[in-house]
Amino acid sequence: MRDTIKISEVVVKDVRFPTSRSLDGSDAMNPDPDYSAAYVILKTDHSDYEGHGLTFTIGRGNELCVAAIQSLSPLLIGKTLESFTSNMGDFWKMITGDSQLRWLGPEKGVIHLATGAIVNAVWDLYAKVEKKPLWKLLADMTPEELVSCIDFTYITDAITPAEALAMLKEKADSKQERIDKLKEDGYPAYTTSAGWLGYSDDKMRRLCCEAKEAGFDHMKIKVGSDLKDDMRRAAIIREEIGPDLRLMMDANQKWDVDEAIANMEQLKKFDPYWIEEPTSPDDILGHATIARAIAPIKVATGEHCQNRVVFKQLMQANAIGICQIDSCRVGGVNEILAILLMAAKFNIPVCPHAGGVGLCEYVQHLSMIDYIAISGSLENRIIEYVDHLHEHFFDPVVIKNGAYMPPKMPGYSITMKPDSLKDYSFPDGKIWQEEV
Ligand SMILES: C[C@H](O)[C@@H](O)[C@@H](O)[C@H](O)C(=O)O
Ligand SMILES: [Mg+2]
Repeated sequence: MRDTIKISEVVVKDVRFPTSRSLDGSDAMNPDPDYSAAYVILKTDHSDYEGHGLTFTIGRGNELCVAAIQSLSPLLIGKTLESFTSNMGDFWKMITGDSQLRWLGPEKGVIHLATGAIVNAVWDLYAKVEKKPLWKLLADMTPEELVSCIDFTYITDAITPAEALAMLKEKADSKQERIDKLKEDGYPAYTTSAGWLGYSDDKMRRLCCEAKEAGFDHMKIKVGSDLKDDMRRAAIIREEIGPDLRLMMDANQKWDVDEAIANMEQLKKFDPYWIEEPTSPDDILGHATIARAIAPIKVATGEHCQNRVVFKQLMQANAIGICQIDSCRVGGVNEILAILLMAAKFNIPVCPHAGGVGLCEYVQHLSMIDYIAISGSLENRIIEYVDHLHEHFFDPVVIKNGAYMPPKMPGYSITMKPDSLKDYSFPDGKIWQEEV
């Protein structure tokens, strides 16, 4: 039996990377993101163990997430890890259900981004103490244990605990086969690195070639600026990647519903596999209208989908063909499990949103548990990959032949190097001081 581990302190840091200088990550809605993290460290009374987590923002306002994490911190301090892990579902309800903080959401916006950081830090600590990478910690849980991590409040009209249990039991006996396959071939990925909106045509062409050589057979470009420009860039990419590779498009919420339909009518000649975030992330019926009008092109969304309830409605309304979970937009691992189960029930492939800072490190675990224990399928499932900022992590993603290889180190792969935390700390870090 391991010792009891008590959370003694919650340290929160504002860390920002000046990615806007090179226009990495630029899109039609967000032309100059500075990839940032509201970063949390759970210190414990055991010097060997710390839990790390982050929530992702694109710069200004990161300080609001830091403050929200600080507001949630008293819910953790002085408690033992075991008091949480003995019933992870209750732990999650405790964090999201504080009788006064809940008013700030509920379960959306800054307070929910903060929840994502805190909840993920607890899972990171749990996995480190169990000496397993997070995906393996989850894979080793029984169906009953996995179900007990989930708050089914507001989603029982789509999936009940009993249904979830039956689904997980059906996959339980064959988990090891899928673990073996992941260790052999990895989990397929697609790249967005070539198609940022601010990149020049030449840079786009060069990055397309490099991505093809690295084994990627799916690529995503940004659209949603001027339609003529979108058409020109799509033509260039198609020319570079040829007719066989899959091309995805991402409008980052730029269009109204009718505009999305009209623009896709033009862009369909480049054979897009999906259009991502065609309109407001809150417009469920709008997504459904677009999906009906542009089929068989799929509608994808999720990076701004605030919680499991909105995902549920998108699925119930046949509004999405691809579910793009985001590891820290919703309330961390527990809520992700609920969304993965609903997606499996509605037979909608999950292709997580990644990139940013640390999102690739996070979501690989989530897609892997989806494959191992929940959907059991890789069909039409790919994880986003973006080639930025991995050097700041202790356990960065490993991509081989266009696929994510299963992480081996204990934890949730999100621990940043101390020098990175220091140098990029905002506004006092070396990098930000240099600019002034
Ligand atoms: C501002 C960001 O880079 C977004 O453009 C990015 O998250 C994007 O929507 C994506 O799908 O990767
Ligand atoms: Mg996107």
